Amino acid sequence: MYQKLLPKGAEVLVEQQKIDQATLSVAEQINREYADKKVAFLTIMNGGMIFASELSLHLNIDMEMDYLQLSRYGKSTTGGQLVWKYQPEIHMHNKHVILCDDIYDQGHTLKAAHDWCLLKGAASVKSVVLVYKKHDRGYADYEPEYTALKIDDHYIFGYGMDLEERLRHLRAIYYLPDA
Ligand SMILES: O=P(O)(O)OC[C@H]1O[C@H](OP(=O)(O)OP(=O)(O)O)[C@H](O)[C@@H]1O
Ligand SMILES: Nc1nc2[nH]cnc2c(=O)[nH]1
Repeated sequence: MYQKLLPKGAEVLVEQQKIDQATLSVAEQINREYADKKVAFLTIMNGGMIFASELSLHLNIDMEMDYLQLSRYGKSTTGGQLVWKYQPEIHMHNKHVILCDDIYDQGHTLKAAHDWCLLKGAASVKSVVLVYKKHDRGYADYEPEYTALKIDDHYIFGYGMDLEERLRHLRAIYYLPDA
């Protein structure tokens, strides 16, 4: 379907059906664990937008939705300085925050968001990611509590994730095997 958009050599890493199943499974865990809690569901933009939308449609919990924006990759495939682009004004006192992002790579983005929510008075902060990337490049001192999919160390795009800021809207997760 996306042949004219995809860069040469791009292949599907995770099909849409597998993403949907994994999203449903993680939603069921969250529904069980947050059944009696007041939740602030915060999407980390831009990458988290598609996964957060799909996941939230399966959530049957008492929650407000907002977003924050943090970036450390820009158009690059390697992470750099973390930049806050938007901090929400939502009140977090006595709320249980769920941070939702597309990918946990080295974990610096989620760790910064987690620490900031605690500083703002959240009762608890946990995070959910679509993809957890396995590698030996080193991780921040932080791990997401809920992970839908684990992948090997490829730079991936589609389903919210960019390739040079493009191709976020693809329905599957792609990669470039020769990159
Ligand atoms: O675990 P880390 O190594 O910190 O990387 C993960 C972060 O990288 C991407 O964001 P990016 O900085 O590319 O901004 P974007 O969401 O606007 O694409 C992604 O959406 C995660 O938020
Ligand atoms: N698009 C995209 N952003 C990332 N940020 C950290 N890892 C990745 C990745 O594999 N793809």
